[in-house]
Amino acid sequence: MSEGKREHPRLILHNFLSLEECKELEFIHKSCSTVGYRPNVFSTTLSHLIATNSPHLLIPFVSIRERLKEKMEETFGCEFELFIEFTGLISWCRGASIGWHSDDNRQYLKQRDFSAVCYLNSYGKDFKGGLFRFQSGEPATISPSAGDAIMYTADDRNIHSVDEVTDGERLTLAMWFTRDSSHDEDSKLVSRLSQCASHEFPLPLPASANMYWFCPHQHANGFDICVARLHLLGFDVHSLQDNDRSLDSSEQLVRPIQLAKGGELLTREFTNVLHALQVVQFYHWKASELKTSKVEYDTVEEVKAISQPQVETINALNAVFLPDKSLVTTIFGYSCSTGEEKDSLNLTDISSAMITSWEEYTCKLLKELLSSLPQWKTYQTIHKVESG
Ligand SMILES: O=C(O)CCC(=O)C(=O)O
Ligand SMILES: [Fe+2]
Repeated sequence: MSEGKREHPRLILHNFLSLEECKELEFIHKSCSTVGYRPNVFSTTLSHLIATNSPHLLIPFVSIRERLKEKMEETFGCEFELFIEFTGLISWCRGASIGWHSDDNRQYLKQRDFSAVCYLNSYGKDFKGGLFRFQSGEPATISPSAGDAIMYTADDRNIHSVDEVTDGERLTLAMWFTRDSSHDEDSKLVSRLSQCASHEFPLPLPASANMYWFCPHQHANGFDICVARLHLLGFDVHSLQDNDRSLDSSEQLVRPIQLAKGGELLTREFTNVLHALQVVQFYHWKASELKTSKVEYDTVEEVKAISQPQVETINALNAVFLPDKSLVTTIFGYSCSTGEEKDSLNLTDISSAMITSWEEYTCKLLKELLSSLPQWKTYQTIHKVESG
């Protein structure tokens, strides 16, 4: 290593992830995230995916984690020494930032030896602000670009910051690595998976409502991030329990719901809001592919005009879960693309063919999870298991 590299051990990798990998992780984050640990930050951890009955969504992380760990060990000369301490998808929305710090700067973070951040979307194209800066050494500034990754030591040789995001949603995969086996994330995840992974089709199960409730500092109104993400793609939620007055409004989202858009209602019922969100985000991810493959839609039975009482139910739900729609656009929206996203998906597209495609994707991941789990248990690590 040259003198400069020894003082500030770090590595920048361009196109470490493929754009398809970035899109898949974005789909997972936009369907599963919760409010995060800092203002205007949202996160999806692997243990949260397990806890909300979506353990199959760990599969897209497996080879990425493995590649990052190998690259980290090779770069910093610590082959076979590292354990992954934490893996999470983090999004930084308008107003989010972090000042100068090293990643091991708290007593409870001392086990962290190395950090990796993979950028899943791009500065300028998807968000503004959010540049990453190292306090000293080269490169000094990193402009996030989808697929790029940075690796650095978690100590004070790599003090860094993130500029405030001023528009859009900046998305990353953040990972920390440790030499201390007692902080190994894999063994904890494997033991949770052993308790919960089943052969049943995994329908998402929402966590407690407060984990989805975003309330900006000093702001009276907040919103539910699942309803908000549906709203950003132009969908409203219709509850099927509006006659049951005994229900607390927060319970409406964990029971069957329908989706509405532009004066029409999809008759299909989703088990809960997370189920609807996962299907809609899947479609958003796959929209171009599915449209070009010209699936024949059987929409006659599936979409009906909205009735007045249904409009009232939708408005009542919005009053509780999205009292300030402009706040949603402020936090999650990107002014350079406003409107486009909303118009890109039709209600009729969320039809049988599309839902079948989401179910096939889910089943494929579940199958891979179930066939990998015995080996994961044996070795207490999450790694790629060749099938067949
Ligand atoms: O997102 C980034 O670029 C870095 C985030 C960071 O510094 C942190 O979470 O500690
Ligand atoms: Fe950091």
